[in-house]
Amino acid sequence: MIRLKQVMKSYRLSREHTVQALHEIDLEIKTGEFVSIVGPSGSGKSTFLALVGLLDRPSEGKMWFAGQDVTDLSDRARTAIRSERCGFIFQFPSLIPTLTAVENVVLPKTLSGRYAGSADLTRGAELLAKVGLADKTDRLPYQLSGGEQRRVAMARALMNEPEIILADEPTGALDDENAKVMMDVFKTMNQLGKTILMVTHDQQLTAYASRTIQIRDGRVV
Ligand SMILES: Nc1ncnc2c1ncn2[C@@H]1O[C@H](COP(=O)(O)OP(=O)(O)OP(=O)(O)O)[C@@H](O)[C@H]1O
Repeated sequence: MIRLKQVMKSYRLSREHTVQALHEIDLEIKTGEFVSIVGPSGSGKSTFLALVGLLDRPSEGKMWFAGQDVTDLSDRARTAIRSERCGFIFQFPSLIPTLTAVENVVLPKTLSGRYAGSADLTRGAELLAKVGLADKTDRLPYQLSGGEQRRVAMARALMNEPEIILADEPTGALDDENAKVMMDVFKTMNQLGKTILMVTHDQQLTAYASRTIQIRDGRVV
């Protein structure tokens, strides 16, 4: 599904200062794998996720997504892959405050230029049921708890039926019950063949994964 060859990522802060966030990453993630990514703060986990999800580009090296060399793709082509094939879940849910839960969930459809019709809204409601929010589809974000907002964001990430789900600290600062709902959905999605990449600080959550990648000082160890 994903292949990285000698990938490096540096951020230029000024003329003299560069941060080398990732060094010489050689890695393959196969379709259907559930990979957890662990490592100390600042080790490069989010940077790695951003590269794999085509949110950012490597400074050096080569990358393939589903067999396609994406190293030098245009921004437009990268955006198309991202919106059609990747689902993102971040620690901060970034819901639109003026849209209901279900309207937030169908947002990826609207953003890809299509009108969100009744079939989309039905699917959105089904996804909300999957994350335990069947009775809250018409609530606005402020009427939902933090954990519920995160579950809405999770349903939204599944709307376009992504092949790969990229999650950055998806359960960070959540209570056990909300965390379990999210992890069980990940497990089900993985059983349906989706590839999952999850950055976590929580060692317990790595038990859900079929493989754990450790990153330290920008290197896979
Ligand atoms: N946009 C950026 N500009 C400059 N430096 C950055 C940028 N993003 C990340 N960095 C730096 O790159 C390094 C890796 O950061 P990254 O966010 O990938 O770490 P992380 O392992 O996800 O950390 P955390 O667990 O704290 O979220 C850090 O030194 C960070 O300061």
